[in-house]
Amino acid sequence: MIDIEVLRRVAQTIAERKGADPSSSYVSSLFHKGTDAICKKVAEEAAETIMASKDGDVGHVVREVCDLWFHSMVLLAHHGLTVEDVLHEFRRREGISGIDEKRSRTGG
Ligand SMILES: N=c1c2ncn([C@@H]3O[C@H](COP(=O)(O)OP(=O)(O)OP(=O)(O)O)[C@@H](O)[C@H]3O)c2ncn1[C@@H]1O[C@H](COP(=O)(O)O)[C@@H](O)[C@H]1O
Repeated sequence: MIDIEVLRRVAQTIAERKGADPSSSYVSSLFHKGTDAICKKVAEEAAETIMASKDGDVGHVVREVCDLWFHSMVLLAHHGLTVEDVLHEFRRREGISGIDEKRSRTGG
């Protein structure tokens, strides 16, 4: 099994790209373009993930979800957030049924 450390390493590389030359780094070029460009890539990759799912090609699904996670990590870094913040949120939610959580919000 591949360990989740790869996410931390990629997140570290993304963070280091903040001050890098946009002509030599794709991540730096996204930071340079700003919020709209980063959000556009996240939306594109989400749409491509949906299309891959409809294709039924599982390898394609994996590649598109990887693109989606990667661009979401760029978005997190753009907001000064990290993979750790998302992992903490997963930990907080762990074991809480989505049905119970919704009921606690809506009272239904
Ligand atoms: N994981 C990735 C990663 N996944 C996807 N991509 C790039 O994301 C881009 C967008 O993907 P698309 O499928 O939309 O391709 P496209 O149509 O050519 O994209 P656009 O022209 O619309 O931007 C492509 O250029 C991919 O190469 C990535 N670029 C970088 N990384 C990681 O980020 C690190 C830093 O990258 P640099 O900043 O480029 O050094 C790398 O070492 C990797 O670990």
